[in-house]
Amino acid sequence: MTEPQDPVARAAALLKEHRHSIDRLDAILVFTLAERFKHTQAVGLLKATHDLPPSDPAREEQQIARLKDLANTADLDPEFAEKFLNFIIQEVIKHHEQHQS
Ligand SMILES: C=C(O[C@@H]1C=C(C(=O)O)C=C[C@H]1O)C(=O)O
Repeated sequence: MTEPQDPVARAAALLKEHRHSIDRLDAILVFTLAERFKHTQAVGLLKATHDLPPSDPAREEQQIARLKDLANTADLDPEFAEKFLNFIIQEVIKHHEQHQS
């Protein structure tokens, strides 16, 4: 396929390609999160039926350290990675509290 020569058309084509990739990656994020929540829901049930607390701060600390390490390797802002994981974990803990009530 021939590349458009006009800079405006070229920019439009590049924008379209990037947005296509972004849409695919967003879909991966949604499916990945849904899969993660399936496992955390199962953990929530286990905790509720075995009298275990909804949150596990020691485990969270390990996960945050691991994720920040991975973020550095992946050239992603580690502070953002930490905030993002904390946001998800808070939602999981809410679910676990609901299992217990
Ligand atoms: C899923 C768990 O429950 C909570 C949620 C976590 C998570 O979403 O990764 C981690 C620790 C817990 O505070 C767990 O204990 O493994």
